[in-house]
Amino acid sequence: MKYGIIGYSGRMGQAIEKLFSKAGHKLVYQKDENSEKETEKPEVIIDFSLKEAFPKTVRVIEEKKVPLVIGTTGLDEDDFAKLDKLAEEVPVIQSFNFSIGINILSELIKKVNQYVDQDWDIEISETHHRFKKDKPSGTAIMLGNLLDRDIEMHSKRLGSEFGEHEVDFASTGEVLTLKHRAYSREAFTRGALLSAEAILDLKPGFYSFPEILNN
Ligand SMILES: NC(=O)C1=CN([C@@H]2O[C@H](COP(=O)(O)OP(=O)(O)OC[C@H]3O[C@@H](n4cnc5c(N)ncnc54)[C@H](OP(=O)(O)O)[C@@H]3O)[C@@H](O)[C@H]2O)C=CC1
Ligand SMILES: O=C(O)C1=N[C@H](C(=O)O)C[C@H](O)C1
Repeated sequence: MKYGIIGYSGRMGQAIEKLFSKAGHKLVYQKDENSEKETEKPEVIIDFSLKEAFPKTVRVIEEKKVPLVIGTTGLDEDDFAKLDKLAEEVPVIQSFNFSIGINILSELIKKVNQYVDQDWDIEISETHHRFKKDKPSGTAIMLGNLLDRDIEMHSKRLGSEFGEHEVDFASTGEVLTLKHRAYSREAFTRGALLSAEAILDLKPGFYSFPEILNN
């Protein structure tokens, strides 16, 4: 496939290029904060950039009318409304976490939540590398949204941690902990690759990563 990356020079952009080229795909479009290069029209664009870049991403997709896989975090309700609008024209796959493990964790959280009553405390902790700008992580927000109450979140930014998320369910006398840790960015780029390959067969619409995984 011919693909483009928004956030090309970033940590995720570089990891995506590495995996996609290993899979035989051709990079034809790349965009960073102050640069843009196109050699051919892409069939799909992958966006792992920053919230500040989002208005530009919307413009690029509107102009090119190509499918979008987006993993950028920090997006708010207005941004999601814009993604919904784009999805009327092209397929859009969005997730704050493209790893398989976090999507399994999501199912486990929903299950555990069925067994605990309001007497149980639930808190989410996440740790990421020192360069990560948003806090709490998109994943922590996504996991918190699976629960039926406001959740206390704790964030650490240190070293080169790729991404660790922990959910504690505690009552007086016991604690149940669910935890996921990414060993490398490949945890996320594999899901992005799966999504980019799948999106070519999709009709316009907004799709979550679990919808892609379960098909
Ligand atoms: N959903 C998921 O599974 C995952 C999501 N993420 C998310 O991916 C995003 C990128 O992470 P990471 O690669 O570590 O971040 P980096 O800071 O390493 O890279 C950010 C990239 O975005 C570009 N950028 C910044 N501002 C703009 C702008 N205004 N217009 C266009 N491009 C811009 C930067 O360009 P320049 O170099 O020119 O500044 C750079 O290429 C984050 O939102 C992160 O949370 C990360 C991992 C997994
Ligand atoms: O910035 C990162 O690195 C990551 N960001 C995502 C998030 O905010 O949840 C996903 C992953 O944890 C890595």
